[in-house]
Amino acid sequence: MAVVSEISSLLETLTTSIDVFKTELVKQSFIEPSLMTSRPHPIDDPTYVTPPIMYEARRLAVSALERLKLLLESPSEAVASAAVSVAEIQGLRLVAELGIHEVLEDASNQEEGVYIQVIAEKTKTDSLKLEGFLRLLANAGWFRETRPGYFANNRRSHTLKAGSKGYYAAKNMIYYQSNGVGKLPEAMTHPDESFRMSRSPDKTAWNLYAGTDLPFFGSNSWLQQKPGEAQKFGLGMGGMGVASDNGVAFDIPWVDLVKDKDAIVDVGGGQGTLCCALAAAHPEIKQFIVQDLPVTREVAAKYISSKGLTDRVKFEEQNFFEPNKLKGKGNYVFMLTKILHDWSDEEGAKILSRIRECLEDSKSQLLITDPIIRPVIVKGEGPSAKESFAALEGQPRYVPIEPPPFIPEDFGMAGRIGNQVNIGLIASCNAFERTYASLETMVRLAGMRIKGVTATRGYVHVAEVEVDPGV
Ligand SMILES: C[S@@+](CC[C@H](N)C(=O)[O-])C[C@H]1O[C@@H](n2cnc3c(N)ncnc32)[C@H](O)[C@@H]1O
Repeated sequence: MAVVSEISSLLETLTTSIDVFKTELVKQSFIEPSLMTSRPHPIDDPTYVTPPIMYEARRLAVSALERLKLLLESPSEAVASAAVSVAEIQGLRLVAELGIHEVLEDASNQEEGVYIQVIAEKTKTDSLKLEGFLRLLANAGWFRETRPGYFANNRRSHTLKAGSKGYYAAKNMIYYQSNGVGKLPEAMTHPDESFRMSRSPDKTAWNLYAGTDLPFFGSNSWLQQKPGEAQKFGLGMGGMGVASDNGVAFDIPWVDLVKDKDAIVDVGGGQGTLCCALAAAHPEIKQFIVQDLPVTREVAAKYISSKGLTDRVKFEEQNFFEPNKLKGKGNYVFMLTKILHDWSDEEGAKILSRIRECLEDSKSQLLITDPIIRPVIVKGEGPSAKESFAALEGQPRYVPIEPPPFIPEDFGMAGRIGNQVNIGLIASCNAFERTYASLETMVRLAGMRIKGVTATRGYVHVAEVEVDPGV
């Protein structure tokens, strides 16, 4: 058998996908993106919806690039860089907190940027320390250094615009993720075996970090008890929607789904980011209900009103372990988005059972939105990128392609966010993202079954779950 060069195969995948990507740019009359300017590119606008074939071309190109990087870089340099990579993550949180994006937007010449002394004065920080962070972040692609000591915005830094989803992901989610995950090695090697092996939500890395016996989530939890934390976490969670809301909004046939329903109900919907994204994407859908704990009401009301959607998106207090207020009161599309992954199979089944009660004897439906974790298997065979893109031509709906040779089953970055969130879940609540098999186990416990799973142009899947008549 002929020996296949991994580098050549990946390079072919890369050039094929870049060609498709560039063709799509031309079709949509966009110029090529550039790393040499402070101007945002239209495809980076959060409201821009990437056409299915272009999304897939980008996903594949990035995956091929990552694999090529792994083949080419020195493993020794990689481990040294990984050992100190926390600096980039904390740097992102810092620049979001300091509002560096806004300082750079105020530059008289945005292409030139702002001198570090001026940035430091405006943000009341030490200029040498801040310069260290901005230079590191410029090196990692988050800003540009246009001449020594001058920093300017670029494509990535625009995602940190104050008040945007990306801003809250960087500012708030990094706080929870890094503090919890930072304690995970200690929790997983804890001298007390009953703590080390515990799957209980009150014996977690977060409990070690926060010095609390309360679980992170729930109606009597650290988030609920500590003033301001539920709001801060809600904004951070909403922020993570930057990498999933568009896919959920445009890859599910919402308008068809609501035809014979009274509303879309987002159970545990937090501040209402997803409902607002759906409302903006589908003006013909008139009624959305965000259900969550009372402490979330204020932040949800503020967010919904900031989007001008108070007439269509309502907040309703609902503990999802208790009978649902909407039971027997109509037909709904219920959603559980990034909820079940916070809970064990047994607790998850209790949440599902409450919605099952609403599904029985009605036209209501239930959609579960979470990443579905896949193994990171890489095979040396598979359809070529060319064959896969040819099959996608003219396809209006998003259908993920099969991985070409040497591309991991989960396509690297797209699968990585789910795996990263998984570690955050282990740290904060001893819970896990699910595989298809473990999702099925929990759903069965609730007397339900998976009807189908839709992949989206984002890091989550949407599974429709129905009452199992055989149970
Ligand atoms: C991981 S967040 C997900 C929020 C939102 N669905 C999203 O995708 O951004 C979990 C949500 O569950 C809510 N929650 C936790 N326990 C709850 C309970 N017992 N009843 C209702 N909501 C609850 C929290 O307030 C929080 O908004």
